[in-house]
Amino acid sequence: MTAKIIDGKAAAAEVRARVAGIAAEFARTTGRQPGLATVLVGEDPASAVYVRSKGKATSEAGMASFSHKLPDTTSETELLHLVDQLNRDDNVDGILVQLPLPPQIDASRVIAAIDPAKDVDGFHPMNAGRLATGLEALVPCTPYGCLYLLKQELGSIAGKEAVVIGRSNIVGKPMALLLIGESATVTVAHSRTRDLPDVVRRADIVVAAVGRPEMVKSDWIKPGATVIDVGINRVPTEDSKSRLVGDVDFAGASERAGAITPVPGGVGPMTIAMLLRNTVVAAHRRAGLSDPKGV
Ligand SMILES: Nc1nc(=O)c2c([nH]1)NC[C@@H]1CN(c3ccc(C(=O)N[C@@H](CCC(=O)O)C(=O)O)cc3)C=[N+]21
Ligand SMILES: [Mg+2]
Repeated sequence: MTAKIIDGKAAAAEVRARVAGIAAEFARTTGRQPGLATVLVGEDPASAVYVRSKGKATSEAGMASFSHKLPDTTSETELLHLVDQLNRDDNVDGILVQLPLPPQIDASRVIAAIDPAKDVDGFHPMNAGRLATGLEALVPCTPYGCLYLLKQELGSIAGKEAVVIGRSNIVGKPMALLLIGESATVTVAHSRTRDLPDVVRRADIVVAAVGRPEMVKSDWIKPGATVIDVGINRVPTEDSKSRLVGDVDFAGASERAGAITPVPGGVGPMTIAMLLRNTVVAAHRRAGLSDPKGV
């Protein structure tokens, strides 16, 4: 079987176009654009690229983009001060503090300081708890983007066997909760899981989020399964350049899967689209409007 390649870039473009329509309507109704503030601490070039593309996508969707760059010597107190300012700023609906942060800053304290109503990453314990208990929440962008692609591909997920590889607070745990919410049968595998290949072989749906290049092998994939690859790993090539690979052996797995996301062009673009989606949703909730339809 040759898998269908799931086009995350195209799906993300559709979401972004709908978000742009919602943002325009919000601006007409309230007299201001939805606003996203990004905070980048330090000079990590990959982080700088991501933050820049988030800012560009924000402006393209007709939203206000406030970007803050702080030196890598910034203290936790200074960063908390900026978060506090952004929490109080009525033109800011969403706050994204780019991770990872330098070692002198405790990321969990910074995340906890963000107003949960503006926590468009969905990382605040309040949003994590709300997602876990089935209350209205802001949902982490990457797993929400994965769920969007799965529903687009499969329609209903109810009753399917889903295996999530990875148990991070950012992807694995919220992904499992979203799949449970869709009535899948969910297994969360991780570094201590026994016989991972056999666990993955049960799966109708595989979500790989471990951060190890091409760890998931083709003979682990049940024929016809849907494979969502969250990994974005930069690996060196022979000509001393580099290329991006996922957590799945794409060449092999795409001979067995029913459908599979590529890297790049799969989950990554959906993460940014869902960040914009969360920002318009946060703007509506903060303005006392009902949630926008269709995103
Ligand atoms: N507070 C916070 N929230 C985040 O959401 C967050 C973060 N910190 N830190 C870093 C990670 C990483 N991340 C990506 C987003 C988009 C792509 C993306 O669009 N990737 C493209 C291109 C990749 C490339 O060419 O480098 C693709 O996969 O096709 C990748 C990675 C968000 N992150
Ligand atoms: Mg792990």
